[in-house]
Amino acid sequence: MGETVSTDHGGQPGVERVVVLGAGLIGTSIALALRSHEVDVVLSDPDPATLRMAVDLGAGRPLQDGALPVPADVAVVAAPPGAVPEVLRQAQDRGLAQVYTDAASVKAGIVADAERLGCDMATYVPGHPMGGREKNGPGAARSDLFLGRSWALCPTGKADPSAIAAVSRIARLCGADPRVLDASLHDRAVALVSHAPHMAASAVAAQLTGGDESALALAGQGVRDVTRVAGGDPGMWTTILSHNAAPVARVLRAIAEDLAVTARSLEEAQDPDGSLEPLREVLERGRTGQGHLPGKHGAVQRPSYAVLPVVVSDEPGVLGHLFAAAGEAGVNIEDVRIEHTPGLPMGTVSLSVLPEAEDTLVHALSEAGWSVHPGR
Ligand SMILES: NC(=O)c1ccc[n+]([C@@H]2O[C@H](COP(=O)([O-])OP(=O)(O)OC[C@H]3O[C@@H](n4cnc5c(N)ncnc54)[C@H](O)[C@@H]3O)[C@@H](O)[C@H]2O)c1
Ligand SMILES: O=C(O)C(=O)C[C@]1(C(=O)O)C=C[C@@H](O)C=C1
Repeated sequence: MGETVSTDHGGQPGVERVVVLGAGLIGTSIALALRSHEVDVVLSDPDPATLRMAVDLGAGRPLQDGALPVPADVAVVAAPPGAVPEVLRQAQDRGLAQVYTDAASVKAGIVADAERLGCDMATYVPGHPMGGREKNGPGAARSDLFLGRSWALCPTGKADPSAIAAVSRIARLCGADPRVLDASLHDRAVALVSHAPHMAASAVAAQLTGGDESALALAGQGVRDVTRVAGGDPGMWTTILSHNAAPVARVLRAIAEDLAVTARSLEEAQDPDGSLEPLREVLERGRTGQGHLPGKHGAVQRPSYAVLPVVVSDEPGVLGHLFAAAGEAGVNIEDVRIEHTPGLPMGTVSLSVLPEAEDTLVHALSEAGWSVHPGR
């Protein structure tokens, strides 16, 4: 193994060709990030329309006849968690790569299944990039999805060190920080920081189905922040949560207990011996816990864009005109967010641009009569 992994400048394991099996959100995002470093990426997906879109996005070239004349440096299995062990086994049988990894959100069960299926654990380094979105498919992919994020690696004791080095290199090329930890430890950690929070967000969002139009019209950014991830695919998340059942259930029980204490505190607040202290204690602990999250103090290295809010009327074609005006000013829109409060004829389009382009855009849009609000 040691001799078969090529090296790049500085003795780092080189990664020149990568196969990505599963060209959805994560597979295509990894592929786009690798393409931006000139890595030759070969893609496959059982869904031809998905594969075509990923190829059209520039994420790589399609795998022909399920085989490569020369094994790639690394194969990344970016399929749904339940499919990973079987896809890995087939890829190893076909000799697609020298080293294999996956991106599944759960690890211990997948590692056990891979061992049971007789996968070669020396060349397999289970992985989990801690970046994602609440959308699926290649259309939602972004090359910067993993910038500044952790990327968990959970090799078994049988993994070859050069395989771990090659998969770490993939994580770094995607702008992430590889962290090696045991699969069970990983699953307990993500139960706390990803899986239980996802379920809690879904439970909050589920309450919104009972909200009438006048209540929903008042929705601001708070509820959107708290529920964003609830937009994820229920099928995928059922698989993820069921593969990490006991650790997630433990965290959810603790959250439920805090919520029950809070509700009781509110219900009994008017009683002579009632107290808001239990509620306050949860709020205090919540604020402390939120402050414990890393990245808050500038550790994340995403490019910082200037965000320019533009108030627009809610009518057909308005976005096209706005983008055309930015284009005429020679300004590239890096990202865009649209806030539209139901029932109101106006909305806010927040244009993200490179900081050095902000003044040009403000000037051009103001001159053209757009309602621009820099610094808001
Ligand atoms: N969505 C996230 O935020 C996120 C973040 C990190 C990791 N992950 C993990 O990444 C993996 C992919 O998730 P996604 O969000 O990209 O989902 P997705 O639905 O966007 O993509 C999954 C792709 O896998 C393909 N696929 C299905 N069966 C396959 C098979 N047998 N072989 C090859 N491809 C197959 C599907 O056609 C689809 O294109 C999952 O294991 C998930 O747990 C997801
Ligand atoms: O940011 C999001 O939308 C995500 O859901 C990303 C997120 C997370 O919980 O952080 C979700 C699941 C993945 O397995 C990894 C990352």
